[in-house]
Order: sequence, then C-alpha cells, then structure tokens
Amino acid sequence: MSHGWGYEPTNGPDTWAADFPLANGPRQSPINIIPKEAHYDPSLKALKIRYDPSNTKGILNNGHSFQVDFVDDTDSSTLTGGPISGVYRLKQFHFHWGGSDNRGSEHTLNGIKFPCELHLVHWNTKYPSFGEAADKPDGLAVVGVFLKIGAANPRLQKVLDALDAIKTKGKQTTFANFDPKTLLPGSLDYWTYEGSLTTPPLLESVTWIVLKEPISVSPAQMAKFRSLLFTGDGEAPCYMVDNYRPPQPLKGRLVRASFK
Ligand SMILES: NCCOCCOCCNC(=O)c1ccc(S(N)(=O)=O)cc1
Ligand SMILES: [Zn+2]
Repeated sequence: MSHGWGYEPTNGPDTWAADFPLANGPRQSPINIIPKEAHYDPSLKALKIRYDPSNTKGILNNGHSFQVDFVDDTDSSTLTGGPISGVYRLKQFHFHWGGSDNRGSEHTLNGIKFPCELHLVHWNTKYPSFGEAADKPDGLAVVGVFLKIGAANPRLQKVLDALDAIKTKGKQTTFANFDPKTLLPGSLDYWTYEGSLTTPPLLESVTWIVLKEPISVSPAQMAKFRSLLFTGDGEAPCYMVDNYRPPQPLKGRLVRASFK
C-alpha cells in the first residue's frame, strides 16, 4: 500500500515529484519574496474582500492541516479587485506552521520564515465549481497572511478553541458564524505572483496575493496548532507540525507589489 504524500522524510516535499511531476514545473509555490526585487505596479487595484460569516460550514482535520470550510454556492463571500479580474468565491481557509517558532511559513521574506502562514482559498466563478477551477491557470486566488510571534491574537482564539474536537485525521466538527475578515491585518498592501497549490497535486492555478503586514500569534497559541495530529484514531500518533513546503525556484517570474 503506497503511503500518501505528507511532510515526513519518507513522504515530504522532496519526494513529491515522483507522484506529482508538476513539482518541478515553471510556476511552483511557495517562493521567497525579496521586497527590493518586487516591481511596484500602480495599475494594481485595491483588494476587495467581502465575507459573510453565515457561510461558515465547519472545521476539518484533513491530515495535512486543518481547514474551515465555507458554503460557496452564491457570491456572498468573495474576493475581487487586486490583481484578479472577475469574482472569486471563498472556499476554505487553513494554515501551515512549524514545530517551533523559527519556522512554519511557506512563503518567506528575504529568506526569513515566520512561525505560521494563513491561506484563504478562493476560486474563479467563471468556472462552475472549485473542482473545475482548480486546474485552470486563472482558476484560484489564495490570500496569504504571515503570523508573527507577539501578543495573543483574540481573533484566532475561536478557531483554536475548536481544535480539541478535531485532534485526529478525518475528524470534523460544526463551526459557525466565523468572519475570516477578522483575521486580516490593518493594511491590505500585497505582493502578487503566478504560482501553484503548495501541496499535491501542486496544480499551477493560483494567483498568489501575499499581504505585507503580518498578524500576531502568541507562543501559547502556536502550541495549540501543534497539538493536532497528522494521524488518525488508532494510529501511532504523530504531531501535526512542519506542514510547510519550502520556497521553490522563481524561474523568471515577476513579483509585483501593490505599494511603494
Ligand atoms: N477533484 C477535483 C480537482 O481538485 C483537485 C485539486 O484540489 C485538491 C485539494 N487541494 C486543495 O484544495 C488545496 C487548496 C489550497 C492549497 S494552498 N496551500 O496552496 O493554499 C493547497 C491545496
Ligand atoms: Zn496552504
């Protein structure tokens, strides 16, 4: 029985190319962002983010991260403006984090890793569904937010308090009326580039929108992330940590900045 992909030495990012040849493709994510090498683009629009908390569907441990899922059958939770054209609907948000505070983010800034990174996943409504959009070059838009160690973030707490109920792979529980907008920093300044999913199948379908300003997370809150398990009930427990892919080659891509 072939083991699925993961983040251990036997199934981690360096092994993914065997089953997912896109791993060595021309527009892979994440990347290291070097602000001085980003190109300010005055034609980039401001991000327009409108989320309806009543669209919150539930929270799930998927064995790689945990995600909060949203009802996406109407245009009530959307991303517009920014580098994208048209309307993209919020599908889910999830995180990537490290086993200690010195690592965990997928994107890096001047080679610096943050302890955690939030991804808000949206799909282009020019396609009939997420599944249809997921393998199109303009199919997805993911907003990335860095988390930086500091004061406890009260907006994160409701999410973290739900983790006890989804400790093992496959567990899900109800989660309602959460407004992911409360997780965003004050500034919506961003860098943007054309990339991919950062987990298999690594589809090259993502317009990445990485916010410049981090949000805070406390060491105790980081410990809560690390209390989750990659493994399912009845399996030898393995803590869910270091579920991040390292930066990938830029291969000539331009990184644009929405700000000077
Ligand atoms: N089954 C129809 C086609 O769908 C295949 C692609 O989706 C597989 C599930 N993966 C994701 O949805 C998915 C979404 C976001 C990110 S990330 N970390 O790049 O934001 C990584 C993965
Ligand atoms: Zn992600």
